Amino acid sequence: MKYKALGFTKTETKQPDRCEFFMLSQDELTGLAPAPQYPQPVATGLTAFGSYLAHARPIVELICRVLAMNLDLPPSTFMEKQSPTSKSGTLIRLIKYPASASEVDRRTSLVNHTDMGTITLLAGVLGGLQILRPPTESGGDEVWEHVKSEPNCLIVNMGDALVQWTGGVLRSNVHRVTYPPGEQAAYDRYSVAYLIRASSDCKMERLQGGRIPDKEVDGNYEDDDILADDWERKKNMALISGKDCVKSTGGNPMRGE
Ligand SMILES: O=C(O)CCC(=O)C(=O)O
Ligand SMILES: [Fe+2]
Repeated sequence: MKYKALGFTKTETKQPDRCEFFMLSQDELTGLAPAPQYPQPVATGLTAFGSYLAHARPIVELICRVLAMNLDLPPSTFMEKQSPTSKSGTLIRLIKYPASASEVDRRTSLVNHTDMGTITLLAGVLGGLQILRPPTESGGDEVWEHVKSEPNCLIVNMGDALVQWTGGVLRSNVHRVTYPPGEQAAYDRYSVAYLIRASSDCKMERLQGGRIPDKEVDGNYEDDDILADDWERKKNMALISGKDCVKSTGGNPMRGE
């Protein structure tokens, strides 16, 4: 388990972020890794997190099966790469964004990023999450657009691992969190993000078959020889060092399109 204090990372204006979070490792929650000493608020909710995982996994599985089937791949293709019984960096992030009561607090709370893993499930009540719409084909600008929370609904993000495995057919969208719109800005914002990562020893090589474009055709062999753990480390380092800037990747045509 890890904790990120308020203001530890920077936003696009180099100001401190406006969120704090606990990161609960799935491996630690399920016993694949030794359980840490949880702080009291987390310790008292441990059974709820077990139950959350039990409810969330079938949702992730359904999404992954549908994605694979639409790519003419065996339905279990993505699930085999992120089995909950193998070690991974999968985590539940419990996030608190303080209320944006004053004008100076009305700014980015969590900097723009793409999620690194496969699928993310987001649960929350207040607004503030925004996605960056890609430029239109006619040359229109990129625009930040609010994503509205709906009762009984989760928000689903696709992450960079799905882009990598599908040779850029699936897309990981750039998103950020800003202050909630209207009167909601006066309230603390809480969200729960379930960030699924590939199994640590899973190959990040592009898949073959189905509607996945052939590597030989586009000549892109990037990261073919890397395992998930090292791939995530490499991406993190590139971001921290400023070598890589956040961009939405994917959205390429499927094979035969
Ligand atoms: O709090 C949210 O709505 C988004 C959180 C998020 O993007 C993340 O944890 O990666
Ligand atoms: Fe995210």
